[in-house]
Amino acid sequence: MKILIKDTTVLTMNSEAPFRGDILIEDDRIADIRPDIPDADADEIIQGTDMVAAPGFVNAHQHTAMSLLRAFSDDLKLMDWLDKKVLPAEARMTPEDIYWGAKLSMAEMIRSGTTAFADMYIHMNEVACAVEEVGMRASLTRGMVFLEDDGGRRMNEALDLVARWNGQAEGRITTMLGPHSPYTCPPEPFKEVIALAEKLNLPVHTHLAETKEEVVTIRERYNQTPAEYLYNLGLFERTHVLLAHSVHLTRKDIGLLKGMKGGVSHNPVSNLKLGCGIAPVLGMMEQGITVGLGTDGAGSATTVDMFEEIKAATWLQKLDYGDPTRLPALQALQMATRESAKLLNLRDVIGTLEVGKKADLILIDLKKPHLQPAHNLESLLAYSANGADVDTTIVNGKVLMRGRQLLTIEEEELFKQVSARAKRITEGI
Ligand SMILES: N[C@@H](CCSC[C@H]1O[C@@H](n2cnc3c(=O)[nH]cnc32)[C@H](O)[C@@H]1O)C(=O)O
Ligand SMILES: [Zn+2]
Repeated sequence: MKILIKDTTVLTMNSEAPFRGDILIEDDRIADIRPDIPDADADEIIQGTDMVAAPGFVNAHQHTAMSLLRAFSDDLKLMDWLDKKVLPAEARMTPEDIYWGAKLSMAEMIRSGTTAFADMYIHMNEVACAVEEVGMRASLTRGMVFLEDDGGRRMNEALDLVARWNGQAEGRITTMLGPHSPYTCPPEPFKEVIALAEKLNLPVHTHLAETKEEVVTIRERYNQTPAEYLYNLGLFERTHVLLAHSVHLTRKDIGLLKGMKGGVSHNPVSNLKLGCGIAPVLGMMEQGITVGLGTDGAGSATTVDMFEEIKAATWLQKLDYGDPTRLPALQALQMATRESAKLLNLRDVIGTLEVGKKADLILIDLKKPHLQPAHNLESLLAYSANGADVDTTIVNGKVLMRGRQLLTIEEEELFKQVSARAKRITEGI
């Protein structure tokens, strides 16, 4: 199957300026990018005039099925939010609920230009089924809290997910191991997970230093910072690591992360809304640490539109430094694509538009008042565009949305399922 995108503006997300050209997709890969590729080479032609072709966004930190809890418990402190609202609701979620919640989130992601995501949650087998069916790319993790005594069950579920799904769905699904955080995973089980990750050559996905309270708790328990806690467990030298948040890091903490494989998912909307603080994004980047972008779950962030994260990320650094030259538009866009792809351990697979990479890309419609005139494309996309400007979404060479019509998700049935299930899950909480 060959798809030809004709006469479009190509934004590769590498350093070159946007240019006019055609993009030829052959099966699951980008086969050619240049002006005037002959129509005869294609089975299907997509006219790209007045559109920008860019790599799809990579959401580096999601709890996908938390879409079921969207707008259910806002304007609360993180620990109240988690303990009083989220955890009791999650305890009621059945595997089938998770399947529909994951689908709801995927509908939103495809509509707003995200082609891949990293998800840490529960009942991940059902998320995998939904990913396989819908056609997105995902790195899936069974999140594990080890405060109660059935840690063994959680580990078994995590390993079962890996055995069943790693490399499945035409290679669109990969897996990680997910000890939830320093404050929910004591040293012994955490070390066990690290040893397994090393043995099975799997990355680790965890939360780090999201709140000041976490810093206090880890100081009280272990007389360390959260970053020191993970460092002293040997995490950073043993395997590829995806750290969500990393808001409260000292200079010394940043030094401990330096040289790590993987990096940090910055989730600015969730951090802003929960009042957590501003992550030292530029400080980490100066030390060569990869920093990508994620949304966190819709339960906290409310939306999983990556355009919102791009705006929030750049504005926060400008504000933090009192300097509008910090984190310019292209760099923020690269965080959402190329850098996040590195966090998912997919550096050579997705994240930029390059011949040979997988065909995960989007077309953004510029014929909108808020995207005219086109003085500077990167500025328009970073500072003005939103998810509804995405016209077409392609993953692994397959069109998942065309002209804003979803092709692999039936939305009427989806909304019916989700509203009934969300009501049951949250009743009385
Ligand atoms: N409690 C589960 C597994 C945790 S999955 C990941 C967890 O992270 C939770 N979560 C979502 N957003 C955040 C956040 O911002 N900080 C901390 N945890 C979060 C989410 O609600 C979910 O419970 C168990 O061991 O069975
Ligand atoms: Zn999270």
